[in-house]
Amino acid sequence: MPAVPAVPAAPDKKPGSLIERPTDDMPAPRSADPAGSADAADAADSAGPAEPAAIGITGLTVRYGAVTALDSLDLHVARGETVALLGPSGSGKSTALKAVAGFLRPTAGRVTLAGRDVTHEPPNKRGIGVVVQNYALFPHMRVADNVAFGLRARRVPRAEVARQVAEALDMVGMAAYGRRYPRELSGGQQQRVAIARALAIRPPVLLLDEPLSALDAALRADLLGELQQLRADLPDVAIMYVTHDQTEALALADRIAVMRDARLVDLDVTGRLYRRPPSPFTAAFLGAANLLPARVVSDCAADAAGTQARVGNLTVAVDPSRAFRADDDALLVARPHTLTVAAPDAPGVLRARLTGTQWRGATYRLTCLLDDPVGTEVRCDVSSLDGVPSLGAAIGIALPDAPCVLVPTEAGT
Ligand SMILES: Nc1ncnc2c1ncn2[C@@H]1O[C@H](COP(=O)(O)OP(=O)(O)OP(=O)(O)O)[C@@H](O)[C@H]1O
Repeated sequence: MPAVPAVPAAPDKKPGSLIERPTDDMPAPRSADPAGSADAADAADSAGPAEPAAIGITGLTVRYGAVTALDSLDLHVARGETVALLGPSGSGKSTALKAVAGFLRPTAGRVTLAGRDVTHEPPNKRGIGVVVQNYALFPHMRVADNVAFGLRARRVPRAEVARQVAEALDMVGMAAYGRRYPRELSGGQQQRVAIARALAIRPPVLLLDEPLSALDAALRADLLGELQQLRADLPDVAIMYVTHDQTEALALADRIAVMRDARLVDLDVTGRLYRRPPSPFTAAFLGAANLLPARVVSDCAADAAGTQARVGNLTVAVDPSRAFRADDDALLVARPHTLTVAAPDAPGVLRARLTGTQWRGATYRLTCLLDDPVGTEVRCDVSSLDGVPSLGAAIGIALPDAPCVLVPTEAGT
């Protein structure tokens, strides 16, 4: 049985625009480049006094008996901003999205949309567009009727419905498919229709829950590109995008909220979170970084230049993500593609032993064990096997020129 799509109340429409603006008092913060600036983060962190957040989540908690599915989530999404909720299975991402959509009632906390408290409103009063992973189209309705569903429910005049349906289908490249039934479409096409249906009601807020996960890899990549285009076409829409796939989060999100065990663990602008992860969990989850055991040489402040740590057989310059004391245990964040291979006796390299190689097409993944007391595993991606010794042989691993980020150990977070 397909889920019932969100049917909006009748908000003020802005003629000629696909999207309603909650308020025009202040331009929405939006970074042109998610990989980019801290400025965007600072702008996005506060929606500003003149404009309440498009999505406001405060202390949101959802419990099922003894299971806490979501624990005190605080998150604000500005108009025009995309925030990805990223985390492993069971971390509470979908629960957060369902609570914002109104599909479940939180145990505690508040949800506001453009400042309006909707915590106790049913889904069809919230005016939100929702897309879930398995399309959830009505099988007995043609594509155009599926897309028109929310508009008809809000009694939009017939001619206007036709125009808005055509516009929404056009946005997702499905203008020619209005008379088909969902069963006559591929999975990717069905998901495009589901997106058109969510957009047809011109929502100021769009919630996407793993919208690409039911598609095969090639289609996923295509549709990801189309979502990026759609994002650009909808500059005023606030988007919450639930995914466990870091590629989607990196490609689409202005900011990423990393979830773990029902809690928000880290939240920052996409580029900064990737480059300077504050915790070992985020470093490993976002970019599959190696976490090399390190010991801080002397007291240092966060970001302090000149900080050093001992790693394996080396003492290296590091970029501390927070203040550390001398002799603190910490972890050095080293992404596999930033490491290079050298002779084991070359100066300034980590000594290790090669234990595996795996051809991945564009790169080879080398697995090595560091010459340290615990034999830490290090993954290293190289473009060729030139200079790589045979399995079991000693190998040198060179760190990147720029200091690697130093994060606390799990125990220290
Ligand atoms: N109806 C329910 N009854 C009991 N527990 C639930 C219910 N729905 C979710 N949970 C539990 O709440 C936790 C969070 O679930 P949620 O679906 O939000 O995770 P998720 O991060 O979206 O995972 P996935 O990526 O697998 O969808 C999980 O431990 C899950 O088992």
